[in-house]
Amino acid sequence: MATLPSLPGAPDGPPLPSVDELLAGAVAVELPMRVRFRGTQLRRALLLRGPHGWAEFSPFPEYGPDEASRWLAAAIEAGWQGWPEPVRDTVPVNATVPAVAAADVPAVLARYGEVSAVKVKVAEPGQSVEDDLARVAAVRAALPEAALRVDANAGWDVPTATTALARLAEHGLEYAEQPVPGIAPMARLRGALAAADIPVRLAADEAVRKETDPLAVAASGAADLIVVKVQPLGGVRRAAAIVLESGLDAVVSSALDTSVGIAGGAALAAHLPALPHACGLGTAALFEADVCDPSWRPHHGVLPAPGRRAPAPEPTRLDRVRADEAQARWWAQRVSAARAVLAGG
Ligand SMILES: O=C(O)CCC(=O)C1=CC=C[C@@H](O)[C@@H]1C(=O)O
Ligand SMILES: [Mg+2]
Repeated sequence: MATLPSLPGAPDGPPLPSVDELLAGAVAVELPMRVRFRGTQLRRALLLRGPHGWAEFSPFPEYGPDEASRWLAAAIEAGWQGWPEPVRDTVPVNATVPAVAAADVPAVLARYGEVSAVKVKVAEPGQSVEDDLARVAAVRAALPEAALRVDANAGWDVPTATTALARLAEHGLEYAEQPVPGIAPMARLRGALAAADIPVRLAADEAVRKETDPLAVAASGAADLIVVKVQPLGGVRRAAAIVLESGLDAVVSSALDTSVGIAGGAALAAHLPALPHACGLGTAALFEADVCDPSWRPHHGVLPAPGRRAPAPEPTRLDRVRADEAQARWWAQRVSAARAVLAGG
């Protein structure tokens, strides 16, 4: 594996705060969502307060300590070190359309206002390619000029992806994100699309953030672009190094974070030397309530770059979404287990 910045706790990495330091000032929150996304209607997160500012630790509930340790590394960077310097003041973002019925598309788009790009979820369990086509057609009808991407979250196999993308391509696709699981099937699909003259580029998401080696997908030529997310990749510096090392164009996206974590995505997008695509960082618009005031959501299709630290939560908003004691204890155990992984080097 190429040399990436070391994680906190590694011999040559930044210092690793103690569990007590990490949890002093931590607040567990749960944000209600306007529409079901990633199978949930409630996003749970732990906000940490380090000497440098606020930080977010929000690995999804099913993630174990190994995977969560990279999310904790990202929080330690935000709260105990600070983000690297930005090279731009704003970052363009896409609207994200969950796997809603085609009739609901205009209402979802209305929450984003003006945008130049839209990402549409497809291949939702229990839905068909016809549902996907209807949803994408509704987006295209509403925004004839927008760059349109689809994200299948690895929900297809290679033959299904080939036929689905051939049909979806008629609406004009900028790229398809993680149509099939894993690196080898992505490579096979890329070959099948080229052989059949189907003009759809492939972006790797899960094949970057869930593989032991986040650069394997680039090295194997399985994708045209990579999707990078700050928490799953261990922080802004590490995600930026992955982008540079991969040699591919990158799309910075959210992990469905609160405004505190989204600001980390904006810090990465603002720090990268090149930003050729709109970022998937508009997801604060999917929450009914958020922790910051204003929430870190797009206006006129762009997000502000946050500078070197996250925005502080607003106390009244924080109180409204504060989770109960049992959840705070569950988060404390997860922090401790993830920290133990980092301490192991
Ligand atoms: O990229 C976007 O437009 C929004 C972010 C997004 O789609 C995701 C955020 C968090 C978890 C993932 O299931 C999902 C994704 O797969 O990219
Ligand atoms: Mg994705």
